[in-house]
Amino acid sequence: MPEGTRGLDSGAGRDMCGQAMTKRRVAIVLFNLGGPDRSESVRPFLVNLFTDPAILRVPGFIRPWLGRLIAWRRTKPAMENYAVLGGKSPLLELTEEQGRALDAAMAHDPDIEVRSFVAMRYWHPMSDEAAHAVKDWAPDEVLLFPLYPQFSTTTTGSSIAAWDEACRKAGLSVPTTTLCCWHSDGGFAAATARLVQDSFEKARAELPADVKLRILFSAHGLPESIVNAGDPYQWQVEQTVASVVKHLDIPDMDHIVCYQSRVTPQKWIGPSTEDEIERAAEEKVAILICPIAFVSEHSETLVELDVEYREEADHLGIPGYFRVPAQNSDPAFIAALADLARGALGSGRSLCSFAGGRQCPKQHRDCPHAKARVEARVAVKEPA
Ligand SMILES: C=CC1=C(C)c2cc3[nH]c(cc4nc(cc5[nH]c(cc1n2)c(C)c5CCC(=O)O)C(CCC(=O)O)=C4C)c(C)c3C=C
Ligand SMILES: [Fe+2]
Ligand SMILES: [Fe+2]
Repeated sequence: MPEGTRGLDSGAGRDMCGQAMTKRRVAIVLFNLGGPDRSESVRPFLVNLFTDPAILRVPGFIRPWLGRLIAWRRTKPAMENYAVLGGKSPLLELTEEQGRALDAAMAHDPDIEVRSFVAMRYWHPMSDEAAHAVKDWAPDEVLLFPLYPQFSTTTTGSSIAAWDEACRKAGLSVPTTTLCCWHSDGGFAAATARLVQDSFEKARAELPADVKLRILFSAHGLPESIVNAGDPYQWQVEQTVASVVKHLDIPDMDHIVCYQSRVTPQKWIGPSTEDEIERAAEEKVAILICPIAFVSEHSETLVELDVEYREEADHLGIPGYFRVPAQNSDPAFIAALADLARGALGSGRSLCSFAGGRQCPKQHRDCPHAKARVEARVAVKEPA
C-alpha cells in the first residue's frame, strides 16, 4: 500500500491571511486490474475475472460454472505468460509506485492531504481490503481514480461496482468523486507523446533511411458485442490516439490503431495487432508499437508484445520491431495524474470526466454519465 509522503506540518496549511487551517484528507483510490502474485494464484485470478458479470455476460445462474470452465481453459497459456515474468504480474509493484509518486507530487498542495490506496479488481489487494484501509485512515473525501485512461464497462465500470459493494460491506460512507475517464487529457497526451517521440527517434536512428517506420497504437481488445451494446471504450481509444498524434512532431507520420490480447472465441474489435504486424511485414515497413490503453508494463506488454509478437515479426522478416515503454512512473505522466486529481476534486461533481462533463457521443449508452442521467430521471419519477 502506498504510504504517501507527508510533510512535517501534515494536516495543517495556512489560509490567505496566514491563519492555520486544517487540510482536507483525501483518499485517492487507484483502480487497476491486478494480476497473480505467484503461479498458484493464476487460476483463482482468472476465476475472479471470468465470473465478473461485466466480463462474462450470460445469465447469472450459468456464470459461476461457465466462468470457472473458461478460467480452467485459460490457465495454462496464462501461466506460461506469467512464467516469463518469474511467475507473477508486475502490476501491483508498479501501481504502488505510481501511488507513491502521485502522493509525492501532491504533497505540497496547500489545502489537501492526499494518500493513495490501491484497489485491484481481480487479485489482491482488492476493493474490500482497500475499503477497510481507507476507512481506517478516516478521510474527509474519496476520489476514485481508474488507472485506465479510457472508460470500459469491463474495467472502470466493473471496478466502480466492486468498490460500491465493498463500501457497503465495510460501512464506509464518505463524499466521493468518481473520475470516469481521461482519454484525451492534455497532460496525459503530452507525456505519452514524449515517450513515443523519443522511441521514434531512437528507432529511426537505427533504421536505414529507405525503410519506412509505422506506429502501431495497440490497445487491449474487447468483444465486439460489448462495444455494440454501448461501451465507449473503442471511441475513447481513438480519441486518445488522436490527442497523442497532435503532440507528435513526425513528418508524414504513418500510424494506425489496433487491438491485441484476444482471449475468447467471440469476434473482438479490430484490426488486430497481429494482422497489422503481418501487413507491415508484407509491405516491408518497420513498426514501433505503442501500448495505448494501459499505463504500466504488464504481461501483455512484457510478454505478448516483447516476446510473442516480436518473435512473429522476426519470423515474418519485418525490417524493424520497436516498442514504446509504458508510462509507469514517468514524472510528466505522474504530474498529469496529479492535475487530473486536482481537477476532479475541484469540479464539484460526484461523477466527472477529465474535461468535467460527458464527452462520449450519445450512441455510447454505457458512458457512466448517460447512466447517471437515466438513474436521476428514474429517481425523480419515484413517489416521495
Ligand atoms: C473477455 C475477457 C477480457 C476482457 C473483455 C478484457 C478487457 C480488458 N482487459 C484490460 C487490461 C488487462 N487485461 C489483462 C489480463 C487479462 N485480461 C483477460 C481477459 C479480458 N480482458 C485475461 C484472461 C487476462 C489474463 C492474462 C491472460 O490470460 O493472458 C491485463 C494484464 C494483467 C497482468 O497481470 O499483467 C491487463 C492490463 C483492458 C484495458 C480491458 C478492456 C478495455
Ligand atoms: Fe484483459
Ligand atoms: Fe463517457
